[in-house]
Amino acid sequence: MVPAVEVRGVEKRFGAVRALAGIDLAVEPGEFFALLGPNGAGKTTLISALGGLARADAGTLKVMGHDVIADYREARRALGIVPQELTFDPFFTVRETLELQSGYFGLRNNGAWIDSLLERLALASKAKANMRSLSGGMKRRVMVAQALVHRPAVIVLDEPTAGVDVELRQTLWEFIRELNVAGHTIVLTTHYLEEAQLLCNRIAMMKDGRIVALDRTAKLLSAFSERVLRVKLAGCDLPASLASSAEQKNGWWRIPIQDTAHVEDVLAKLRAAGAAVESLEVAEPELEEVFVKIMRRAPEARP
Ligand SMILES: Nc1ncnc2c1ncn2[C@@H]1O[C@H](COP(=O)(O)OP(=O)(O)OP(=O)(O)O)[C@@H](O)[C@H]1O
Repeated sequence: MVPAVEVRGVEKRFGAVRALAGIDLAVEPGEFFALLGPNGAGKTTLISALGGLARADAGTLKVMGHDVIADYREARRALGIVPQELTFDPFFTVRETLELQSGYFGLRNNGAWIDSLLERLALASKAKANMRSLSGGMKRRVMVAQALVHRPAVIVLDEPTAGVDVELRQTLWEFIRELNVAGHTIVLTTHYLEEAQLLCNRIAMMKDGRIVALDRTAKLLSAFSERVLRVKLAGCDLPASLASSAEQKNGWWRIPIQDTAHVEDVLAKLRAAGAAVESLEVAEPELEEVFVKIMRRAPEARP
């Protein structure tokens, strides 16, 4: 099967900074893929290279088998990018913006799909509003609609939910999920790690222009994060029988647990020691913990 996105040996320098220091990556058709990393890791540079907006110094990038330089038009047609920065022409209305974008792809009778995008992104009432009159969150919705006018096979979202309210965030993910189920490949960058954990089946983590982790979400979680029992005690110490595996954080004890029987065992030990439990909860593995661990252990590589 031809990968939806294929990146081989890609390097990019900005003066002394190696923004991309040799990236190899293949995203399969139909995946919901996350590209994560701290500020400056190189995510946006990689997306720009994929969209043909920045030229890589070395390596090749393909979208649905089309080289982004040699087959620029086909590659661009297969790709929809929601950029991180809000760029728009202030003199057009929302609908005109989407019609203009359709025109770039030679799509004339695209009205029904534009209507559907406006509806799904809660923009229908703003169709005739001027772009400059929209709030930041609304402008971002238009960016999403703009990236989808030509129904691209691969949809890349560069921090699409930055500055977006909770309701739209949910509306947006519902829509993107549907597109994914319908067969579109999704590549997402976000600093909201719980979104990536919930949505993405595979995750790449970048640091200093390199990929430092790449695996299925479930595998990363089980390898780097554990289920813990969080316990708050009412003015007493943790019994010595539990203290060896536990650690204290913000007034809570964190006790790693393997299964439900283990929870019962911990509770029995607390009861036997006469410890008064104020609050109790089981915390599932979290991507944030995985991310912090991977970033800490990954070597500094720049410049
Ligand atoms: N046009 C440019 N000129 C000079 N340096 C640049 C340019 N674009 C990016 N860089 C540098 O390349 C590195 C990677 O930046 P990039 O924007 O790709 O990171 P990112 O992972 O997208 O970060 P963020 O999470 O903040 O969006 C950074 O050190 C950045 O300062």
